[in-house]
Amino acid sequence: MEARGQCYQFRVLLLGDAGVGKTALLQRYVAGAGPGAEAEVETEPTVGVEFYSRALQLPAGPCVKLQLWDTAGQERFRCITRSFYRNVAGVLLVYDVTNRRSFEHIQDWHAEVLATQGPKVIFLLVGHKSDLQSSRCVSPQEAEALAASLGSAFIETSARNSCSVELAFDTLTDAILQALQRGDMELEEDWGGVRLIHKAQVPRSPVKEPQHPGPCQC
Ligand SMILES: Nc1nc2c(ncn2[C@@H]2O[C@H](COP(=O)(O)OP(=O)(O)OP(=O)(O)O)[C@@H](O)[C@H]2O)c(=O)[nH]1
Repeated sequence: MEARGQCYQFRVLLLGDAGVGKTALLQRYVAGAGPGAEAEVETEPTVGVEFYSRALQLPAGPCVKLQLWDTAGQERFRCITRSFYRNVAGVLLVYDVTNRRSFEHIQDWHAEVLATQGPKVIFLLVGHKSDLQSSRCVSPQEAEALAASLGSAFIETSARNSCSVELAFDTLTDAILQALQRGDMELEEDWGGVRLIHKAQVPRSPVKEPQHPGPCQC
């Protein structure tokens, strides 16, 4: 899988309505599980697209650098964010478990990406703000059914208490790797979703331990 001195780079996009918590989720993930990980994440509405990255050394696999693109959910930025759909290997489709409309819009976000990208992209459905149990208005069962219809996995997360944040990104990364191993996804010159880069270009970050899906204890 991994050429000597080289590392995979996967481009991943976060999509979803304004205010669902995409920036908070991403900032929590990029901060990692180290010191300060429990500190409150403060966000502002995203303008256009913002970029983050995190490197992973998977225990049983290659080194992967995730290039993470955070998009604005507001409609007025849509023509900018659309221009980023083409070059991604993975998309987190994020809704807020306390905001039913954001859940109902997931199919629109999914269709928009497919219309631009074709079938190559791997999706993960993310129900965010799982800490707000008392105001929940989307059940995990409904979301599971939607994920099945979209052919994706489903995970609930919270940036507030870090619940399943690492698991969400690990799951998407594994799914992209598996697609590469099966030959469903290929390295292509004119497509930047997956690239081989030199290890020297990868920032140092902690070795990640595998996480096992299971009920969230938050
Ligand atoms: N309770 C709770 N609130 C959250 C969580 N994640 C984000 N928020 C709050 O939700 C609001 C919106 O968060 P953002 O991360 O800016 O949302 P966004 O989806 O990036 O918004 P746009 O950039 O406008 O598309 C902020 O007030 C966050 O503090 C979470 O896990 N739990």
